[in-house]
Amino acid sequence: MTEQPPRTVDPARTGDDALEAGLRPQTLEDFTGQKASRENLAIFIAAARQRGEAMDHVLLHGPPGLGKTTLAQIVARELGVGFRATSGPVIQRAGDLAAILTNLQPRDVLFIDEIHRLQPAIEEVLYPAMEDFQLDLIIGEGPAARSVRIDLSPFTLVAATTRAGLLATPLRDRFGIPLRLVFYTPDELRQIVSRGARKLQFDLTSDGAEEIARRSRGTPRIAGRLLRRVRDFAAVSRGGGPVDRVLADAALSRLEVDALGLDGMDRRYLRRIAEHHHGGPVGVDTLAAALAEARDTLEDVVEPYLIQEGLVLRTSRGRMLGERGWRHLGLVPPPRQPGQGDLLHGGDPLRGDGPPEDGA
Ligand SMILES: Nc1ncnc2c1ncn2[C@@H]1O[C@H](COP(=O)(O)OP(=O)(O)OP(=O)(O)O)[C@@H](O)[C@H]1O
Ligand SMILES: [Mg+2]
Repeated sequence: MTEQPPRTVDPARTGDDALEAGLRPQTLEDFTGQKASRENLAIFIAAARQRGEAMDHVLLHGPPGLGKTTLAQIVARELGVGFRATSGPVIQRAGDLAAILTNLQPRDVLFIDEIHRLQPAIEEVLYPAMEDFQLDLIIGEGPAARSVRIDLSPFTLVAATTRAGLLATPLRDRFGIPLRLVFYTPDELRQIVSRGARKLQFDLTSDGAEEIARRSRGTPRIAGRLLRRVRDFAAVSRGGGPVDRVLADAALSRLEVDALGLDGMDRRYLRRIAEHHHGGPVGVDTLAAALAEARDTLEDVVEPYLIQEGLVLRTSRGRMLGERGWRHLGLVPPPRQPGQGDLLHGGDPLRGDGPPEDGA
């Protein structure tokens, strides 16, 4: 696989996003958007505090950069408890998880990122821990092996995943509070961008903020990144004064982020379907190979926004270019073939649980 250059509109975390910590909202009140999730959390947090008990386990799912890690931290802060973070691929042995669990204080939040990458054997350890706050460990080997049961402090597991569809049902069922994060509206992103600009002490007009918001792929992480790029551009391209829409547009066009927030990678993806597959359907594996990208990256990072915007359709036989996709490329969609209508009932793009594909 060839090395791809870093993408400005990559919703996944990249190197310079270390700077994003400063823009992270710290309280539920400060957290813009995700109204349904926010309101639910506020109720469950208040109830847990009132009872003085550990809150029920929370599963946060949705595409990268929408605020899963941010919300997990906010939950701990609002509960007034400790926060311990780890991730699925980091936990290699049952003993690693046991060490983390036995060190939790009563009511603490344990955050497990990328929970879909937890090994099945470790998942088994998690089940009794989540359900009964108990740990069943096997000590020793062979005939001398014995099982010991350890009581844990009641805790709240907050888990995050970009792929809820990959979770085993028994694991998914153990979360009392499943929350699905959705792409942000342009108006929510405008508020996030304006707030970020104020924090960075960067003079941005409201139409400048709107321009950045519109091109952020519904994703706060990208909004923060574009905001920093526009600020850099403004710093070198002119002396003072507020940054408005014209300047923001110039900066973003220079970065090859187009009017919909799509970059070169997105456009290559769309063009591939149009030019090599007459608009599809084409299997995701074929696309991944042609674009020299991992299939997971296409499914987790590139496609969700294109699907949500109707640029791409996810069908039972593969990906198809949507009407908006054709128009965005400046091409005319071919007339619909008879019988094609039944292709257009893709799965829910945010859950990754659409109909199976042949992958051809
Ligand atoms: N509601 C929000 N308001 C303002 N900024 C936000 C909001 N949600 C997320 N952000 C910003 O976006 C950045 C990315 O958020 P976060 O790291 O929580 O995403 P994530 O869903 O955990 O992503 P990943 O799946 O890659 O782990 C944060 O640093 C924060 O600055
Ligand atoms: Mg995260």
